[in-house]
Amino acid sequence: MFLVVPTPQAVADLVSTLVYQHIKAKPAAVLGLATGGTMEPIYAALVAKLQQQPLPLEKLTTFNLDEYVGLSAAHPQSYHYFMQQHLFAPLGLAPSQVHLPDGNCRNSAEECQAYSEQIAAAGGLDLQLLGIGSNGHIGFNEPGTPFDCNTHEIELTAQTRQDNLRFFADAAEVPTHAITMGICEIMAAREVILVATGQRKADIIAQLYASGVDEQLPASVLKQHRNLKVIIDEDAAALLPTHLQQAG
Ligand SMILES: O=P(O)(O)OC[C@H]1O[C@](O)(CO)[C@@H](O)[C@@H]1O
Repeated sequence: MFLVVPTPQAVADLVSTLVYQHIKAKPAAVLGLATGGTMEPIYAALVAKLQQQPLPLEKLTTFNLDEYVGLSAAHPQSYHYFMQQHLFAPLGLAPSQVHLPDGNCRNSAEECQAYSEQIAAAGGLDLQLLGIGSNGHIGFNEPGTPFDCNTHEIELTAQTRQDNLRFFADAAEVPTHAITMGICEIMAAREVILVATGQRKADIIAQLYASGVDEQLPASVLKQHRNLKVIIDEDAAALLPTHLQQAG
């Protein structure tokens, strides 16, 4: 389950190759996408590959995991903005192909329901990319989130707001809530790749390795997934049992 490679760049090369091959094999794939610092080199590598060896992308559909409540798509820290900047614009994906929850919606319950229905109408997710929060969240499913939920609004933990403070000018600007795909939709993906890089993730990766399936560690639910890869660099692997710490 744990695949250790030497550096964040090696993670980016491997994960982008897997995504590239997936699109090549299935041009009408439905991709579940993540944001966050971990994904930036992965998207850069994927864009570079697709520029060197183009594939038809017109039939591709994407659904992102989450969006902050209260940020418009034009806000530089919104996940809409992140995706546009790092992937959608460089690949020339049309707005009709890409989906993120609307963090600025008037009625969050209706937005969540509609997002779930859109994922279902697309036939579910073929491949879901995931990062992991330092508290074990996937998407924004924070510790304690029931495993049996679809897209929903959630209050962010103090830990997550602290972790993401680095992207905002000050603490007051960090949103308190987000809309996130639920664990059910993530687990229904036909393939899942969870990625972690850097020392900052070593502790949660060690906890994930040792943990049983536990709602207090949301990523642990993935241990029940039939097609999961956890791809990490040596820094993120540093607190795993010694025989797993180095790239194979
Ligand atoms: O890659 P980062 O910035 O460490 O973030 C970890 C995870 O937490 C989030 O910020 C919240 O979903 C994700 O975007 C990311 O997968």
